Amino acid sequence: MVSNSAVRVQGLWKRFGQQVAVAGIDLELPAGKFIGLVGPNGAGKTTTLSMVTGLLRPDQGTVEVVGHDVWRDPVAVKARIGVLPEGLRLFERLSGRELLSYSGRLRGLPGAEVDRRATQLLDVLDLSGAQHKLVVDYSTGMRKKIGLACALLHNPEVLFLDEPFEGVDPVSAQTIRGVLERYTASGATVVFSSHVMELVESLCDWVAVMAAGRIRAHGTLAEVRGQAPSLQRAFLELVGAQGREAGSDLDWLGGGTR
Ligand SMILES: Nc1ncnc2c1ncn2[C@@H]1O[C@H](COP(=O)(O)OP(=O)(O)OP(=O)(O)O)[C@@H](O)[C@H]1O
Repeated sequence: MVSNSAVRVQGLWKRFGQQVAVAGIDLELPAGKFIGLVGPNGAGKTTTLSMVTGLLRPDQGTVEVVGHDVWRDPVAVKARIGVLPEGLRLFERLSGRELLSYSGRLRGLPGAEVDRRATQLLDVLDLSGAQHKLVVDYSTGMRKKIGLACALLHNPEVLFLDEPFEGVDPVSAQTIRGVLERYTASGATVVFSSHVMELVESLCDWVAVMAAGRIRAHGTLAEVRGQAPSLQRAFLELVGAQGREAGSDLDWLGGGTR
């Protein structure tokens, strides 16, 4: 179904004024894997995912997704990917089912097939009871799930998810996780960004660590973890945060004068 690399990034740069968000990264993400892009706040994860999915034009560099150049061949790429972006914007005055129907028709799927897939996705994601409710009335977790359903509806080869578990309760997280595991078991690729190391460690077979706009490490989970007892410890060492005593300068906090 896919070539050996799901994503190939070369010399990718993005600056916002003086701020360098992505500083010339090269990265090859293997196909058929559950891939975690991890990094501290402001590392450049969202900027990278936005450039990889054709939402933000790079200053420099190239991106190929399943063998197609994102900026020279955007239609081919967009047909093959699903995206759950950060700060997901949805059509608030549509119901969940209407949103799925709209997404499916926009993708060129026949109406009956859209209905069939939408019914199954709503059921698996535990949204059947809320399918006729307007999206504006959905909770944070429900919004993530309907966004995920829209991103999956056309059965993409690669799925990009920016912080898919943020604001999601453990039950919904387990549901999302089950859907994603089933999806990757079929040979598809998931690329998702997160700060939650335990989650990445338990879900991903491949990890890229970003800090200050650069890739600090990438490879299988075992390769990135190295000799460290956990991914969390390896991550703290890679981003240079280990040994810093949190709050040691806040001598007024919790004591002294109020
Ligand atoms: N539109 C923008 N205008 C100006 N600066 C931006 C813009 N988008 C991102 N940045 C800056 O680029 C850097 C990388 O931001 P980015 O959102 O990609 O990081 P991130 O790793 O996704 O962070 P977080 O985990 O906090 O979401 C940050 O310093 C951020 O302030």
